[in-house]
Amino acid sequence: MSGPLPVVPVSILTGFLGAGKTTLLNRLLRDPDLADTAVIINEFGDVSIDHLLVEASSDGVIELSDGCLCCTVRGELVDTLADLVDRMQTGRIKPLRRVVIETTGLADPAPVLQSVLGNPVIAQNFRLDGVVTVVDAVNGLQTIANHVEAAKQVAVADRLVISKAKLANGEQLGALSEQLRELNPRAPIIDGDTDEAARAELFACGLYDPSTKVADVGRWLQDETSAAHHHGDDHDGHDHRHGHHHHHHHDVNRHGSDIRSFSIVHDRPIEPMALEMFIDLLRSAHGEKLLRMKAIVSVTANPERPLVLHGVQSVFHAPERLSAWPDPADRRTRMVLITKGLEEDFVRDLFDAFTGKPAVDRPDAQALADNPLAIPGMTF
Ligand SMILES: Nc1nc2c(ncn2[C@@H]2O[C@H](COP(=O)(O)OP(=O)(O)OP(=O)(O)O)[C@@H](O)[C@H]2O)c(=O)[nH]1
Repeated sequence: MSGPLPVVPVSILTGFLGAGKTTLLNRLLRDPDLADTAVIINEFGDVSIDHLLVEASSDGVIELSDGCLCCTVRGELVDTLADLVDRMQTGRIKPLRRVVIETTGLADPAPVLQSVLGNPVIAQNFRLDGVVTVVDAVNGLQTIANHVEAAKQVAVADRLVISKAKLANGEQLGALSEQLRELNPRAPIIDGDTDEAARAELFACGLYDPSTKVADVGRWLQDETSAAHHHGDDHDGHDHRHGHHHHHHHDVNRHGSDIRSFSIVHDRPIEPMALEMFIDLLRSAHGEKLLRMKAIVSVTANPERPLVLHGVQSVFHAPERLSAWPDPADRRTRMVLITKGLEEDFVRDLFDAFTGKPAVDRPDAQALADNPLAIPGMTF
């Protein structure tokens, strides 16, 4: 009997129909660092051909039958992942170093992310490592304007890869980059023709790596910090507002969406109960509007060891406690939220209400301590 299997990172590769996902994947799979990667490809339509196009070894490719990954074959995705665990446990396949799920171009990525994060058995064996979204340089702008799924795919990405850049002119590329920045101020934008887009590191964008923990958090915090630099702090000594939503105001209809990306920064450690209440309310009442949330949180119970929270809509990964702060000089709580139809000010006021900023309707400490709504598994 061997011990428990290592937790396998899962990458989501998404992008609209024909954006160039399979092409990118084929290049990536030539990197020896992506050996022992299982690729799960879902199909839309009766005839499955994508698995023929992916040049991985045939037993590494798991193809879902027809239907959209995010709806009709959602159960099947979970089954497929469970089957991989079974095959690893029984030694029928080598331990996997990574799983890549290529979604159908029409998929709303949030339910796909949910099925990885939200299933307790799956969450024991896999961790979401990040979302890579491919955007077509020529059609991308139009696609984002016309299809909300495409806008969401961009908004939740950890890395954005622009494909077919050689087919586009400078003006098209400039307009597309601007649009991508509006929807997602943080994710690095990578030219798909460069080596950077063809190496395994493209996928390594996770919130944390259970073995090293600190390093990966440092990476996404760095993304966050660089985005925040463009925006003013309010220097009130407690919170710093790095709102990005003003970007959306000048031409909301251009992408026809109300997707917001913003961050909350807080200087003092937070009471665990207050944090729990905040997250609980946000996810239970507004879960479907919360496309994604990542947070590193200083809690009063043990401020030396921050918590990492990671959520997609109403589903939150079990909180992870890091062994130390990625940057000991900066121990502020930082939350990055991507919302659709949920205003930054609303979320911020809610956060303030639970973290002790003076407000008329703030719940008192006793009410927080007697929280009848405590979520199983969400204790900090
Ligand atoms: N010139 C050029 N063509 C590309 C590039 N990336 C993809 N293509 C072409 O675009 C078409 C679609 O590419 P795929 O990789 O199949 O796109 P996909 O996103 O997997 O498509 P679906 O699975 O149908 O959603 C193919 O004809 C590719 O050869 C690129 O960077 N440059």
